Amino acid sequence: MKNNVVHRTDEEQETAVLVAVTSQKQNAEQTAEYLAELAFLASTSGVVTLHSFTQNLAKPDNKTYVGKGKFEDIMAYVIEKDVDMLIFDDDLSPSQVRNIEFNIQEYGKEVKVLDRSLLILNIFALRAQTVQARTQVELAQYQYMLPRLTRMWSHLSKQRGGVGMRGPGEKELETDRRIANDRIAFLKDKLEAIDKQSYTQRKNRDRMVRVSLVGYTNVGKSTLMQKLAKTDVFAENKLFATVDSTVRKVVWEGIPFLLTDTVGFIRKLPTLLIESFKSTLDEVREADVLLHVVDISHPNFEEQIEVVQGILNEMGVGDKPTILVFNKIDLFPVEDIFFEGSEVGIDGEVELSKMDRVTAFLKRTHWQTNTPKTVFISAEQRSNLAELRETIMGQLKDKHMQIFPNWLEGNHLMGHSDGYMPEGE
Ligand SMILES: Nc1nc2c(ncn2[C@@H]2O[C@H](COP(=O)(O)OP(=O)(O)OP(=O)(O)O)[C@@H](O)[C@H]2O)c(=O)[nH]1
Ligand SMILES: [Mg+2]
Repeated sequence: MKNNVVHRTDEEQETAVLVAVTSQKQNAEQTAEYLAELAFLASTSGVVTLHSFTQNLAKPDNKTYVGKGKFEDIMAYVIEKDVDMLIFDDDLSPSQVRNIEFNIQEYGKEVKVLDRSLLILNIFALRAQTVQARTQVELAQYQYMLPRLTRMWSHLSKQRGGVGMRGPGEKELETDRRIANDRIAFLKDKLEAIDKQSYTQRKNRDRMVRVSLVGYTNVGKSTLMQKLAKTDVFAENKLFATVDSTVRKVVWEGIPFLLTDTVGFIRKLPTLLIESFKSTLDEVREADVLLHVVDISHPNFEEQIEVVQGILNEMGVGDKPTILVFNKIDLFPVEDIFFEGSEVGIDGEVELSKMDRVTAFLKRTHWQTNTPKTVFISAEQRSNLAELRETIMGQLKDKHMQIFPNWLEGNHLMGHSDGYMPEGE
């Protein structure tokens, strides 16, 4: 179902300029990569990126993120092209937002100021389908907004009557803060009630092995879920296609298990979002096995693995049994492959398929490890899914035996005394 995607004509589409800083912590190459991701985030929320500006600084400026001269260049462009918003690649502090907005006012043009977190929050708000996800996003939005209201309030109270300043007065802002705080309290209560309900639901489900798909956004988790569980799950080439988690019961070789698709992770994921999505992420926390899906065609996939591993560690699940699933091998550049051995079969005729060659190559690289177990697949082309399935089965059987120690005996009665199970579903 793609009905939650906003389609607009070019004329109606909002436009943006992106701003990033190359610093001691972030080299030019990284900045370029982050900007590409930021532009992808912008387009996911229906915004067209016209240009990006970067500045080399020891670290982002405390007051205005970039220096004065750079800011003037940016604004000259914004005025010329009638740009709707500035999107900053790093999170802006409340005072940076305030200073930047104050500077913009001198140009007499309405320009929205966003940072990476706010953009991600907007996308989540657009995508959230269930009451739980919507509540979680709204809570994160209010929590993001609150300190900005507070600082702005203290700033405005000093600045009142200043030229061109048209903000709410002291009273109104106090009221706003009170409303925001009330709403936060209400949303927290609501989430707690939903949590209780879903906890009970989870407890009432049959005790089954739980397998959870995790990974960076857009790596192909939902696509793989579709192929493994033969279900229709919303997948598309946009960031955060999945915000709610989806659970499906799958039965393989007589073993039932629950397969969960989850929200994708991203670098600089707002902590507020991780916190408010705690209960969605409980699916991951309660999983017996994780399938960590990686997009091997992405230029930065190794960094993405680290980002995901970092978030999993933060969640306290970094040491769960994990299968590393390298996806999209169909996009792996075959011309880069030095192919040892024969491409020709014993009969001198059969050529190995492109996918077999890529797989053979990848299995000789350092990415091939046994702990965690590694599989190279293409979910879309269904390549090596049998091998993945076998690897998952290995873990499944172990876990299933822990839950149902008499399982093999039961099987024995059914005539499979050696624990061997016939192929097929
Ligand atoms: N070429 C290629 N594309 C793939 C493969 N698997 C998935 N894709 C594409 O990658 C894009 C993202 O796939 P999704 O399944 O939505 O990815 P996801 O990890 O669920 O993404 P989020 O829910 O946004 O975190 C889609 O355009 C898929 O068609 C693959 O094996 N090969
Ligand atoms: Mg998805």
